[in-house]
Amino acid sequence: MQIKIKYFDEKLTRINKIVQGDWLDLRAAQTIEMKKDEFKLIPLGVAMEIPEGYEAHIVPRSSTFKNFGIIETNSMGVIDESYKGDNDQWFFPAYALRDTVIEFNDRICQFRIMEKMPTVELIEVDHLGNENRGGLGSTGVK
Ligand SMILES: O=c1ccn([C@H]2C[C@H](O)[C@@H](COP(=O)(O)OP(=O)(O)OP(=O)(O)O)O2)c(=O)[nH]1
Repeated sequence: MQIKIKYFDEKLTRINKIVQGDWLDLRAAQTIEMKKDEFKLIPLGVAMEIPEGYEAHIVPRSSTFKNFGIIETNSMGVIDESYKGDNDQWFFPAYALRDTVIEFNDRICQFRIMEKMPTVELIEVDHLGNENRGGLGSTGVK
């Protein structure tokens, strides 16, 4: 499968190591300084044409909080198939839990493509007709 990618900065390191099944790392396309409790959209310096029927999911790298003290405010970014224009640059919405600096080209997150879910029809009913499973934590901890 091929994905068209446009880079917004010629100095940004290209994504070249593609191993089947591995998520692909993305880099900050600007040096970003953040104060504790600040929110910023970090540009990732790329736009892509995701293949038809797919979307992309972005999550932080596991080491991102340890390295930079930031979390992804939407927990997981969803890149819609339609987000494929020349100016549709991907971004990482970041919240800083301490003063921090993310340098240009730092690898801060990773993505993969996923098949879009099928078209669903929601059918309203009064009863689902199934046993209740029990709520949050009802299966205990052991
Ligand atoms: O972490 C993210 C999340 C989204 N996007 C881009 C791709 C996505 O297709 C677009 C819109 O995202 P979403 O639909 O989640 O945002 P919204 O808040 O619902 O806004 P919109 O009105 O644009 O749909 O923004 C990113 O670059 N990074």
